[in-house]
Order: sequence, then C-alpha cells, then structure tokens
Amino acid sequence: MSLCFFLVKNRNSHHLLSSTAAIMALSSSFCPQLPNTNYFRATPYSSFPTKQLLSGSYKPFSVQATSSPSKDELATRVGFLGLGIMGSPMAINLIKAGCDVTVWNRTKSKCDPLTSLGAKYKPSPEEVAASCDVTFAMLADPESAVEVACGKHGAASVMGPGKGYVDVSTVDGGTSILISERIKASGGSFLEAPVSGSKKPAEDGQLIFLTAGDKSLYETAAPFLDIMGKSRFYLGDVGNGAAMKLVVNMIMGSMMATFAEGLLLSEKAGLDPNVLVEVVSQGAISAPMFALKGPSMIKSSYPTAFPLKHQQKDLRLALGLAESVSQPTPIAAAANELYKVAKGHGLSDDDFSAVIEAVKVKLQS
Ligand SMILES: NC(=O)C1=CN([C@@H]2O[C@H](COP(=O)(O)OP(=O)(O)OC[C@H]3O[C@@H](n4cnc5c(N)ncnc54)[C@H](OP(=O)(O)O)[C@@H]3O)[C@@H](O)[C@H]2O)C=CC1
Ligand SMILES: O=CCCC(=O)O
Repeated sequence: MSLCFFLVKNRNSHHLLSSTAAIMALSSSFCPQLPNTNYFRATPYSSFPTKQLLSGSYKPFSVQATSSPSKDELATRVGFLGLGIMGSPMAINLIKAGCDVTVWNRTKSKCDPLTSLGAKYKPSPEEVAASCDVTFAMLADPESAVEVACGKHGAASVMGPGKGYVDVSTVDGGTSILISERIKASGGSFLEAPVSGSKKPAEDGQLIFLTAGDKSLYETAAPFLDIMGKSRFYLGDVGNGAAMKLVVNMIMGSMMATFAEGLLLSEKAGLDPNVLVEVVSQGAISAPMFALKGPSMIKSSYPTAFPLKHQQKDLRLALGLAESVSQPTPIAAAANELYKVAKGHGLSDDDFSAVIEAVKVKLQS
C-alpha cells in the first residue's frame, strides 16, 4: 500500500508521520443533503481526472526544515496574489519573517496594509510573477484562480524555467491540473497547496498545507510554507491536494450543518444549547469548531472567518468529485442544500456557521 508522508512543525522539530497519523491529526482540527444534479458536473474547466488521481503515486519526502528562513531563502523573491481573509495574513507572515514580498490584489486598497509593512506592489499578476521567483495565489474559487493564473494579464504568460507558481486556493482537481498545464507550458513549475485552517490559524502561522505537484518546487517552497503553516503534506500528483482538501471540507460542512440542527433541537426540547456545547466539547465528538462557533451561533452572530459562500463552493466541488468516482455522499448533498438556502437568504459573506439560519427557515416554513 502506498503511503503519503507529511511533516509536522513545532518551530524546533519536524517529524515524518504515516498517513494514518496524518488523518488523525487532520480530523482533530475540524469542524462540516440530496444532490442537485446541476452540481454534479462541478468542474468548470475540465472534467475531473478520476483515473489520474486514483492511480497517482504517493511520493515520500525527506526534508531538513529550518525554524526560520536561511539567507538564501530570504533572497528568494516571493509574490502573493489575492489578499482576502486568508491571503492577507499569510502574506503578512512572510513579510514579518523578512521575506522579499511583492503583492497584487484585484481590489488594490487591500494591498495598502502590506505595502506599509514593506511589501512591494505590482499592478497585475503578470507583473508580480515576472518579478518573483515563487508566486503564491490565494483566490476565491476555480474561476478566479484560473483568471489570475491564465487570464489576459495572468501569471502563466511570464512563467519560465526557475520560476514557481504555488496555488493555495481551494479548487477542484480539474482546475488545478489546468493551471498546472498552463504554468508548465511556459516553462515554470507548479504546486497546488490548499490549506486547512481558517483566519486565526492563518494569522498565527498554523495552517496545514495539502500539497501536490512539482517536487522540486515543493522543496523550494517549504521554508515559506513553514512560515505560514504548522504542517505540510506532500500527496503526489497534482489534483491529490485539491481532492484531499475537498474531502476535508465536505466533512466539515456536514458537521457544521448537523451541529446547527442539534443546537436548535436542544433549544426546542427545552435544553440550554450552551450546555449542549459544553457536553459536546467533553466527549468523543468534540471538535474545536463546536466550542469556537457554538456560543456565537446561539446568539445568531456569525463573524466571518470562513465565508459561507466558500463552504458551499467546497461542498459543490466535493459532490463533483464524489460523482466522478461514483461515491454516494447523501449527507454532504443534504448539507449542500442547506448552504444553498442560506446563500439565498443573503448569508454568503457571513461565516459558514450562519447555515443555522437555513435550518431555522426550514423549520419555520
Ligand atoms: N476563510 C477561510 O477560513 C479559508 C478559506 N480557504 C479558501 O481560500 C480561498 C480564499 O479564501 P478567503 O481568503 O477566505 O476568501 P476572500 O473572499 O476573503 O478572498 C478572496 C480573494 O479572491 C479574490 N478574487 C475573487 N474573485 C476574483 C477575480 N475574479 N479575479 C481576481 N481576484 C479575485 C478577492 O479579491 P478582492 O479583494 O478584489 O475581492 C480576494 O483577494 C478560497 O478558495 C477559500 O475556499 C481555505 C481555508 C480557510
Ligand atoms: O477551507 C476552510 C477551512 C476552515 C478550517 O479549516 O477551519
């Protein structure tokens, strides 16, 4: 059986662990109905490469990671495209670590806090990639990831030998492969590296990277991943990182939806939902997200860490992945319907915990 290996950082030591331990580590940090067939073909740019993903070889790696970047690494010119909830703190951590960072964002004003910390600014993805050795991209969805990488002023046109493109956005495998092909066609190298962990882990440099693709770029990017994250998995062929991320977020989205139902049911049954949160947090189904989000959900408050629209996007893409391998996912399909209802009620930009409002609406109707 093939194994994947991953590296866990606690700033001073790194360990290689087996895939079983990897799954346990992942599941400890997470929190997630009937399918709408419109969503089954959810990969907008190419069909999902089932065979390639399932047969991809998992390559073990061996890395001597350092707790802080070396002089050579600090000389690497790092680009960062997309400065939203996640991209901004990730890029800020690179700047604070002393890296030479150049930024771009569609809405230019979001670059200001970063340039005031010392980042350079370029007016297009193309110009960032042209002036950098390694360029990271943290975009909303498959459409924006493709636009920024492959569009008119996209990064791909200026990639060449020695340049790397690391897409840390959450997209489907087909999109990731498309971007990879475009980057490689112009001589560059490509790594997909979607992240597990939300706004706070991004601010604290505690993300989990799910990487796949060009191994030498993985090694080049590792010191930067280690600044932004606490652990990194290398999963082999492009598409595997995307698939892992979608499975994780499918679980998370379903967990959140059932937690929302539980909170409301406890209240209707005459219980204190705050006590439910406490009970859950002490038992085997404890997950950080329940304790973190439960109290504000009870107050109908949804300060955004992970936008609901992105959670629904991830469920939609996960359902596409499931369809491509003929795997029934009735729970996730039902959860997806709830997130769609929440979007329909104007909650797209609220935190994904606002899915509880969809359950309230359902109960009322
Ligand atoms: N928030 C979270 O907890 C997590 C999010 N993710 C994933 O990370 C990615 C980013 O998430 P997050 O930072 O929360 O999202 P945001 O919505 O805060 O940021 C999205 C970014 O994408 C840019 N963007 C959107 N559309 C386009 C476009 N057409 N062309 C160019 N740029 C565009 C936005 O630019 P502009 O500022 O101009 O709108 C912004 O920089 C998503 O794929 C998400 O699923 C992964 C882990 C956790
Ligand atoms: O994609 C978002 C993941 C959010 C989290 O891991 O808490």
